[in-house]
Amino acid sequence: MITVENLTKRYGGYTAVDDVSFTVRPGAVTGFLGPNGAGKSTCMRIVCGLTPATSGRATVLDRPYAALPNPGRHVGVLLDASAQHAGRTGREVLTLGAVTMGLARTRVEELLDLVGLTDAEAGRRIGNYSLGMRQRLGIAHALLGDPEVLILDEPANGLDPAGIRWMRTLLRGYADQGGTVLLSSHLLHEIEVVADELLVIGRGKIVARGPKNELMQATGTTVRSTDDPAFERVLADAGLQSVTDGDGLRVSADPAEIGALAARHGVVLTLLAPAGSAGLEDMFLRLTAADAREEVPA
Ligand SMILES: Nc1ncnc2c1ncn2[C@@H]1O[C@H](COP(=O)(O)OP(=O)(O)OP(=O)(O)O)[C@@H](O)[C@H]1O
Repeated sequence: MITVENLTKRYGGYTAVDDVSFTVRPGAVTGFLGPNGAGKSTCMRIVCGLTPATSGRATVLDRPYAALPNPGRHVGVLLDASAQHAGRTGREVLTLGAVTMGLARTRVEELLDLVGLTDAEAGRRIGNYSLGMRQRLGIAHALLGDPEVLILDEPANGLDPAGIRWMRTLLRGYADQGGTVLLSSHLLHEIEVVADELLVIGRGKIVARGPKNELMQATGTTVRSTDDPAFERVLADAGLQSVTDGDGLRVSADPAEIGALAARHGVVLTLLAPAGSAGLEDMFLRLTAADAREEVPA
């Protein structure tokens, strides 16, 4: 469990994190989403005791991170895959971690195997690693002490599609066994497949949170008919707002209500489905628009 209470971080006159509170529960993957500069890394750094908060409190397993005995045995952290010493080999980094945490050295080979770093790669200096290899090494380092909690900042950065799928499977298995996962990304698609819970941050404030399925249901329905302009009028007469998107009309009502309306008016529907991902993406872009670098069309 991770608990954040009224966390604020100011850099001079700039408020990077603004009175943020949330909990991250065990047995689930919590996706921490927000555009560039929204405050995700700052929150995670505060949780891990690397950046002092201006005010508020963060605990992991009911204690401030710094108060955890042998923290690597409880919390696996990957904040910046490139932060490792470039002159060390991957195997050296993991061995150092294992020794510091009091683990058997065999754990190093287990983890190299788990993250798919070959013997030759493990013996190469990190300065010569690709970003994807650094992420794999970072994930291995986070998992080394068999922790109950994982805090991963943009771990999918630099991973190829097979690597991203591998990581999702790994996190799913970890959470299903009772682990707590806080996983950040600025890309909804990267997170929505694996996350059970979503936490959306914009301009340092939490702008949406909740179980992914509930948030998805709340984003409406996509519908297509043999005559969309006519059906749009039917919807408007029923007081339902609709917007045109690439797949048809997006309507803020559930599929059963829209289907019944179409049946009453003899409209032939060719598509009737929860807006799902597209709706969630719209919501994400809308809620964080003030923080985004690009303008979001209304
Ligand atoms: N040490 C610092 N000094 C001054 N400003 C900082 C510092 N660290 C972060 N910031 C600012 O705080 C804001 C939040 O940054 P943060 O790195 O937490 O965002 P993020 O959501 O992780 O973004 P990204 O997706 O780009 O990694 C940004 O405007 C950033 O410039």
